[in-house]
Amino acid sequence: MKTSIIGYPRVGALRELKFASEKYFKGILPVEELQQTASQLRSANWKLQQENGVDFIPSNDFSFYDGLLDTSCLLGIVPQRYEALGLSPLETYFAMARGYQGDKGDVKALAMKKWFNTNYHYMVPEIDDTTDIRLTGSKLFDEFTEAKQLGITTKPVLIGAFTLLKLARFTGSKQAKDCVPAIVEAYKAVLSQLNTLGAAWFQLDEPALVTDLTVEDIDLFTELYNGILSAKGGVKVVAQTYFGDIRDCYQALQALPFDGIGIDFVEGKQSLDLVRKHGFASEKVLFAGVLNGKNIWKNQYKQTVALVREINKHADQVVIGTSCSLLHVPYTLKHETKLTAANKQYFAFAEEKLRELADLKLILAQASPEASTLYTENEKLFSASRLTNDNSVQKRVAALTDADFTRLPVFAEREAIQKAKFNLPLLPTTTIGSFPQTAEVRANRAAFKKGNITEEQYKQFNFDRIAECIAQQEEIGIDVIVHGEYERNDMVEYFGECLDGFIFTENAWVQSYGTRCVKPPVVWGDISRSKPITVEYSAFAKSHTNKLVKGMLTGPVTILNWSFPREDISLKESALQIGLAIRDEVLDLEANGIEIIQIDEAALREKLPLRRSDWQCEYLSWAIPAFRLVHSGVKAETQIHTHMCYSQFSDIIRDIDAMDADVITFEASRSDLAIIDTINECGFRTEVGPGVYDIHSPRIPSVDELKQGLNRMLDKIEVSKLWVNPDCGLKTRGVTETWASLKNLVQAAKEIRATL
Ligand SMILES: CN1c2c(nc(N)[nH]c2=O)NC[C@@H]1CNc1ccc(C(=O)N[C@@H](CCC(=O)N[C@@H](CCC(=O)N[C@@H](CCC(=O)O)C(=O)O)C(=O)O)C(=O)O)cc1
Ligand SMILES: N[C@@H](CCS)C(=O)O
Ligand SMILES: [Zn+2]
Repeated sequence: MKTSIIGYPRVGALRELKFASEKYFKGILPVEELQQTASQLRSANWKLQQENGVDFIPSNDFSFYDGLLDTSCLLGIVPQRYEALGLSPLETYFAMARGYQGDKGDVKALAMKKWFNTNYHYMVPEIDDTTDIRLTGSKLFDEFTEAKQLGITTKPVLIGAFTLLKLARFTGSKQAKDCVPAIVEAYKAVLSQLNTLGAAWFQLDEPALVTDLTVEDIDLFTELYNGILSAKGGVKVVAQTYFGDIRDCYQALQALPFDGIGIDFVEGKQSLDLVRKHGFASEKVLFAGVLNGKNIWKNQYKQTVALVREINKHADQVVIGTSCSLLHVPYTLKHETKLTAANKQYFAFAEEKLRELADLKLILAQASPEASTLYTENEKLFSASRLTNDNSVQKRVAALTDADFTRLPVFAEREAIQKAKFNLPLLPTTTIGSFPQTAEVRANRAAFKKGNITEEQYKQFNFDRIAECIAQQEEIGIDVIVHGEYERNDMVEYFGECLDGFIFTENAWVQSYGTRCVKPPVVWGDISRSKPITVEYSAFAKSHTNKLVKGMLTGPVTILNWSFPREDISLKESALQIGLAIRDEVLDLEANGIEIIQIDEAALREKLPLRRSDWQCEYLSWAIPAFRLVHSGVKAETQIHTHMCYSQFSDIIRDIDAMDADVITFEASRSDLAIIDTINECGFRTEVGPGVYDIHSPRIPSVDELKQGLNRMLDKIEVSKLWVNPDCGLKTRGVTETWASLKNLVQAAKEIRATL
């Protein structure tokens, strides 16, 4: 049995690419050295896979920023405004990724969106009527050749034509179907060149196939591939799907002349049934995703062997592999010096997953797999208890009743009480919580972690920053003040570190977008809070101002979605446990005089199932109550805010209202305020703060521009319900632009107030 990898992480085990890229952006690393770092990382990845006996090793899974952006650049999908800068190809690429401000012009970055149900973000391809789609780049071929020169024949990988068109933004009159002829020709040209280079296999990633498809979608897919596959020549083509099953197009895929189909048997609930029911074409290879590509837990060989046996009954040629690219897991356990051996023995990051695939290959080659030592050792691990239980937590969850999920009095009554108590002006101004995490703020934390400064010194530094931040918020006239979140490395990792039941790593970084990475904590056992987490920072902030201070927490769904979850209990159970822990924190903040508390649910939509039919039963039915549990115990006069970003909200707007927060702030400026229409149409009762400017850019919005945005909002939203705030937290922004932008925001709110 052969093994295949769909894609491998690329930031480097110690984030070498991130550091090199950021130095290059600052102009302190020559491009040649950046390229050299990239080349070393690629070569290390290929060699590691080779050493682990991987038969289908991917190339072109490397990216300086994002794989979909690479695909756009390969196929000439580069909007004119970037071409017009007259930069080098790599500089143009980074201008599309990050925006450009310099001698050659001033352009914003392409839009960025969440990659399916992951915490990875892609750059949205932008196609207008002048876009000349054709093969213009060479990265795919260069990296194939680079690996070949190392003696490794790889399987080049590219995002497929269907997924590319489904995720693209069409800014002119052309739609996806109008682009079919050009796209087909471009992919045919890719195949022709791969033939010339002697590639044996070519992987086209088509994750969009696991979403709900219409008849038109399937027609589009079929039309695209009838065209593209006519140029296969000697190259075998695999349509690689992941993140779910392909129930809507299983037979369409079988009917097309693909040489292989990649199917996810981990997240694909119906994958096995589809294969059982319809069989699998004997001339095609089934690339079976049987090893979880998203989790960090060791594979249970017993289950996987049984699964592969079952798949083998229905397909003649099976290759086993990961369920998706390993991009979504950290590199290796090798650099984890603080995890105990007892913890580590349960984990498999990317490198360890390669070992697991090699084990499975060996085990499956045995006449009686169950007798092999690799198999029995693995069984021994899984039959022992991990000792993760905390009975008091479990009892607390079991004792929850409907009343614990219901805040009283009802929204309208609370709203009146809070308006009378707070006496805020119309269009109150606030921010989302974090202020710039400057090099000094991070260096202070790094010094504390390394033991170079005491806890007292560490905290004092943060208290000083809070005091400064409050003074500046007061000076520019922000109505509801925050402390700035200086004590947090990340809005989720921080809470993971402060709660019992989580464990955390030193180097288990996962790329979130571009050079930005996150280090998700691991849910190890039952979760509880042994002591207050944020109270001293919020109380300190309150003691420094007469203005209202907003306490700042992360909600249970986001903590869970941005952690590596347990798999021995349900997500619902973990969410309720976290919900109870955060509820205790909410009540402590309230008891310490914090009258407004924001509970961020930035990632609420992230794990919404990709298929609409699963939304309620599998997710929203527990995710929304988990949030309600957190705040149902507060007094009527305590105002609960929540915040969401990076998401589409329209299709779950009623569920968002049902979270029963008093105020919600969310990302809106990049989606051209589309959400406002939805709010207007659906009778949304929660007060709202749609972001009036994009915090992902260093650009300073002018007062006029902000007023225009606010006036557009006022056309659709009652003035008594509208808050004024940026899109999201300011942690990635520079100090100067932050205060300049906020000053303009306050000025815009004041000028509009004066006209009301
Ligand atoms: C809102 N977003 C978030 C997502 N997921 C999360 N888990 N958290 C989020 O906030 N998903 C959607 C978006 C994605 N957005 C971002 C935005 C910004 C980052 C980011 O800045 N990441 C940082 C790492 C953050 C962090 O943990 N920093 C540590 C420092 C770690 C470090 O690099 N230390 C250095 C030494 C530092 C020094 O000496 O100054 C070292 O170890 O070498 C901290 O603050 O303590 C990044 O750099 O990528 C991510 C997602
Ligand atoms: N309170 C967080 C939310 C980010 S989504 C912040 O301001 O960074
Ligand atoms: Zn946000």
